[in-house]
Amino acid sequence: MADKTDTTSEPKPGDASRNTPPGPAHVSRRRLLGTAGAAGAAALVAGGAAGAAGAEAVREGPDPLSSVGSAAVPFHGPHQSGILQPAQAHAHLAAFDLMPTADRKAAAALMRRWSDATADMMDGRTPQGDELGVALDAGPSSLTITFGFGRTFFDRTGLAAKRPDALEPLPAFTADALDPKRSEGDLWVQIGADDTLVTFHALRMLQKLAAGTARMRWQMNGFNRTPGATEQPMTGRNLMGQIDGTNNPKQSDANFNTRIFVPDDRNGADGWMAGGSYAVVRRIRMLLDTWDNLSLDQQEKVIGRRKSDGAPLSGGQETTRADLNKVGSDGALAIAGDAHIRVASPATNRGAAMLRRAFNYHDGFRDDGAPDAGLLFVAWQADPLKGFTPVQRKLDRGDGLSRFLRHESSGLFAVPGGCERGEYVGQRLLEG
Ligand SMILES: C=CC1=C(C)c2cc3[nH]c(cc4nc(cc5[nH]c(cc1n2)c(C)c5CCC(=O)O)C(CCC(=O)O)=C4C)c(C)c3C=C
Ligand SMILES: [Fe+2]
Repeated sequence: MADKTDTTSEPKPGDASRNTPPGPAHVSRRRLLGTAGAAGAAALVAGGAAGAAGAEAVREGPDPLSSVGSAAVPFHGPHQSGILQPAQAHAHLAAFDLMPTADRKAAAALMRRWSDATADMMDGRTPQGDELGVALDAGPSSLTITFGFGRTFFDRTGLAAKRPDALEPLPAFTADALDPKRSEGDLWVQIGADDTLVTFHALRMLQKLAAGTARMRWQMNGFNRTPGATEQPMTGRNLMGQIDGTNNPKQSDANFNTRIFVPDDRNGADGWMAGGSYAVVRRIRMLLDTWDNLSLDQQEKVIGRRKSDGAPLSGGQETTRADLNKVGSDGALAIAGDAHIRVASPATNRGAAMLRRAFNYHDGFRDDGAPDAGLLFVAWQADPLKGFTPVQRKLDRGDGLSRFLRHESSGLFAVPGGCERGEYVGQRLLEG
């Protein structure tokens, strides 16, 4: 089984950190071929039956799960999973609305059922009553499931007095073309894993467990690069081809926790949010045909970073701090006045910062033939008024990238802290 303590460590480029190899219980045939290399494989083929028998001789049972399948993230802890772990290869984002008959007690029972099943699935166990069989052969595959409460949840459950001020609706932005049917919701669920059947299975389980209490309001599918697809671990790319996620706050930053998580000493109505975080979820369609018409030079100017390796246009490599004051030999700013990284930078937003943990999406093609594709943007912060909102206000006015984007749906959710064994997510709100 994977070393579970590894999985909440700092997201590293390429997500290698979550894939701890399984213990060497035995050498499988698949592994033997994989490590033997081309020459070894050729020898096995040339050896015919003898070679194959040689490989089989070391087999003592079925092939073990690969490192991808066996990697597991702990369910219990101070924060919910799916915030600090590197974004997985596959995701479902979904919102549920409580049925008119569902009260606070029914909502609490649902959170208990969801939490118990999540703890099982994240550990690779079959949840009670699960006869779906969809993910039977797979391990947990770094499954994380994150639960949040939308603004309307508090009215429906008689908990309006405990609704945090931070859940005030986001302001309208000029780039918004929001579809209310795919926005907001009473309950939000983020499911991520490195195997598609594992994410689908988790979604089906949650949907079944919600029967009679909550109905799905909207659902979106996202993806990132498959772990191990690149020669070196690296930061992922989005569908515009840019390396995306480089300048995220780091867990080693002194102010990381206070920027991303609600402090433990919070008193008052939202004391139940200690250890929690606020998720801003935006479906942002990319106008890819228009974008693709730009030259490489123009594309890099819009972002302020090189496309090939993500280095800032002020020089250096991907991890070099961008020098926003640098002027080139032509007298122009190296990073343009409307470059995305200048307008979004904490340095130009009085320190406003958020942890971006996004997934790409592609939902086929629109009537005009353009791809229906873009980013399921998920931003985490202790307070949206100190994170997403001021930054998006600024991007809305002066970001060169916004000409190529349409914000199509939006949600703001209070994501409570994690729970300990025997507890369920949201218990402090629902029973406090
Ligand atoms: C309101 C916040 C942000 C939205 C919305 C947003 C959308 C968005 N961004 C990209 C691509 C890139 N963003 C990059 C950096 C970056 N973006 C934001 C915020 C929002 N982006 C911040 C705070 C930063 C970091 C700025 C800095 O301090 O340097 C980058 C560069 C690489 C990186 O640091 O991640 C890219 C590329 C897209 C495509 C997009 C909407 C679809
Ligand atoms: Fe961005």
